Amino acid sequence: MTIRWGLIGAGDIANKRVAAAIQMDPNSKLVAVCRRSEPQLQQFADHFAVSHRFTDADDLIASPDLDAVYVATPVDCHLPQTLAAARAGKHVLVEKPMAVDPVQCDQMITACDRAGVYLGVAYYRRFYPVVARIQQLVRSGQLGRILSIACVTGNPNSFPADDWRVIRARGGGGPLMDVGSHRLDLFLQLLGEVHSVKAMLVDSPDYEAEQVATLVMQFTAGAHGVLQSYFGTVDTPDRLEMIGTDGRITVEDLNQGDLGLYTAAGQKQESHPPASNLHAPLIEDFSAAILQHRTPTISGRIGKQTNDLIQMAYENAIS
Ligand SMILES: NC(=O)C1=CN([C@@H]2O[C@H](COP(=O)(O)OP(=O)(O)OC[C@H]3O[C@@H](n4cnc5c(N)ncnc54)[C@H](OP(=O)(O)O)[C@@H]3O)[C@@H](O)[C@H]2O)C=CC1
Ligand SMILES: O=C1CO[C@H](CO)[C@@H](O)[C@@H]1O
Repeated sequence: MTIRWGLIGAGDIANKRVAAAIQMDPNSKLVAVCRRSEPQLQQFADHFAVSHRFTDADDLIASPDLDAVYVATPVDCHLPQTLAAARAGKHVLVEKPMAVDPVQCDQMITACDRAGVYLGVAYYRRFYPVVARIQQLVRSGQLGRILSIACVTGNPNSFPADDWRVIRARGGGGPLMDVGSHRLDLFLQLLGEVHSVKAMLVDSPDYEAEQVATLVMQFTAGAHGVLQSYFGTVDTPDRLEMIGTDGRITVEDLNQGDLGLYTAAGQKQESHPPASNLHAPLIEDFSAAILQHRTPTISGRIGKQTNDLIQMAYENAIS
């Protein structure tokens, strides 16, 4: 059986990776797409040779010949589109961050559970080989007791004030929600639960959301985490550093996968590049999960944990 996908949202990420990732997977077929702008819909559908075209998400969702829906719209659309898809009996894979707040995440999880459909969230970095290698180094004890993890990340764009990414009600926040969420998901994957978090925000002179968010947190297991995320600078670092009592890891660019390992035995450079289409392992896993009747690896419950952490950070933020 092939999983027949409908894609809601045909913007940046759908064009860059999602449509191609669905088309690359032998268990998946992209049969429908939706966006409200008719000319851009036709252009996208022609480019990816998608047969069913919709300008209204409810019409795509009602389509009988779909098994799963990929939600690649602005964050405030994730809740209503997930609820509608669940009601129609379609499995849902939703872009990150899962929703604008944890209450919405709970609504999505409950709706999908009740409808008996799977819910997944696009934290595809969980499939990076370099992340698996870090996890193995942590678990094997080679780094000793983990003391800290740190990430610095950004998006160079200076968004206009009416862009959904910088309107809190639409994006859920600023860079913390947008680029920060990916890295917090990684923190949770690698070091488990966080019990306290403090945040400092730098307000933007141009838009409602913060321009910089700096978080300091403590994991239940004892380590500290530091995340810095921002919008509107000249480059986009994607650096990770982890320090243990017996070793240290540095990944200069997570999307490249080059890892530096520093232990008493000396220094070592390793290369663990990701798939050429970063979304491909995510789609493969979700379609396989449906076919195997198992929960997808990055479930709605996993996706919500990052929203919980971000909510905690925003609630006690100083700016
Ligand atoms: N995983 C990753 O690495 C990345 C994830 N993302 C996430 O993907 C999602 C989309 O981001 P991105 O592609 O950059 O956003 P864009 O703004 O580029 O695209 C959004 C798309 O959604 C469509 N859309 C908006 N509202 C609706 C609606 N009500 N019904 C149907 N379609 C709608 C827009 O088309 P129209 O206006 O014509 O309807 C457009 O095609 C976000 O959650 C974002 O955080 C984004 C980039 C990278
Ligand atoms: O990682 C990412 C790359 O940049 C995009 C635009 O800011 C983000 O949405 C995405 O999460």
